[in-house]
Amino acid sequence: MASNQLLRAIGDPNRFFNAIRRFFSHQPTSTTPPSSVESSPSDISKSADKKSQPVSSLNELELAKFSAIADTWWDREGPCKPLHAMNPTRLAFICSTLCRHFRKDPSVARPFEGLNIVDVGCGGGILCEPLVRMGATVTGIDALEKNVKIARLHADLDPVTSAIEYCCTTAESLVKEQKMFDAVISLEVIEHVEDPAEFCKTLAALTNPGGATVISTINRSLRSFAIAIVLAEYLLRLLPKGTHQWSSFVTPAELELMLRRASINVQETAGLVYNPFTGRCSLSDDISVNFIVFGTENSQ
Ligand SMILES: C[S@@+](CC[C@H](N)C(=O)[O-])C[C@H]1O[C@@H](n2cnc3c(N)ncnc32)[C@H](O)[C@@H]1O
Ligand SMILES: [Mg+2]
Repeated sequence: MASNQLLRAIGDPNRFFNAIRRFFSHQPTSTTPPSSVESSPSDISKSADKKSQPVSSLNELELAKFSAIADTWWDREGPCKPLHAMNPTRLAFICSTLCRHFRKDPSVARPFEGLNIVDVGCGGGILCEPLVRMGATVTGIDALEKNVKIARLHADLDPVTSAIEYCCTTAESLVKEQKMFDAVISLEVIEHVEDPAEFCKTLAALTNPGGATVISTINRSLRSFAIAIVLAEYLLRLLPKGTHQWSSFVTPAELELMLRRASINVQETAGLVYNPFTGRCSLSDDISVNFIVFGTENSQ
């Protein structure tokens, strides 16, 4: 009987992976958020207003996970450790691609001078701060008010970063306000939104004609299940259990197609290889786990 169930589960990767996840977490179902990432409804009620959005990117279950860890954004040894470790590497990719596209000199101190950039799902501002230091005019938005408050407090510690504009809102709300940017960046967010294809269209609508879009996320592969979920969440406990749903990951080909349908042509894709044992991250051709894409708006 048990072997029949196992065979049926192996025939369906999602069921197979959920069975393994339940084994590690001792959870009855995979859709219930584990207690380590649960949050009170009052935290979630402070997220950007869902009802006013025609096509909302908000997934309240996903937002609850971020609400639970909101105080830890700037703790480099906490749940955001991998994001801090990946930051210099993803910035190197952003710097080289944006400088090439906008004909900026990457060797100067403020290469992004004159560029208007939005960081969608900015969290505590880990990316916004270096972007503003590199000369960009930066808007950071996040669906959770807690995150925006923490980002604001941290940015105000320094006169340069205090120029960042933070707002608790969604990308779709910015579209309704007819806001547009030279570059639209959204790192490690798409795997947490309600509808990734709609989200790509929204990011494209925020991108100026001829502008650029940068997205990073996690591939839906066997390796990402082993590394980003089993190793990172259950064995090394770098992230709270249940942070990621393997079935919500998108492959590089799927992301490229969703962006193409939104008039964004992917020009460059790179792997972000994070070694959880050394804490080091590097750019690589290996896109089997974390990857980052740079695309350009081509509606003209
Ligand atoms: C993994 S964190 C990434 C934070 C930041 N982009 C970084 O990489 O340092 C995902 C963030 O996206 C936010 N988020 C999730 N869904 C969102 C949505 N639909 N609109 C805006 N922000 C969202 C969460 O609140 C959280 O701060
Ligand atoms: Mg994620």
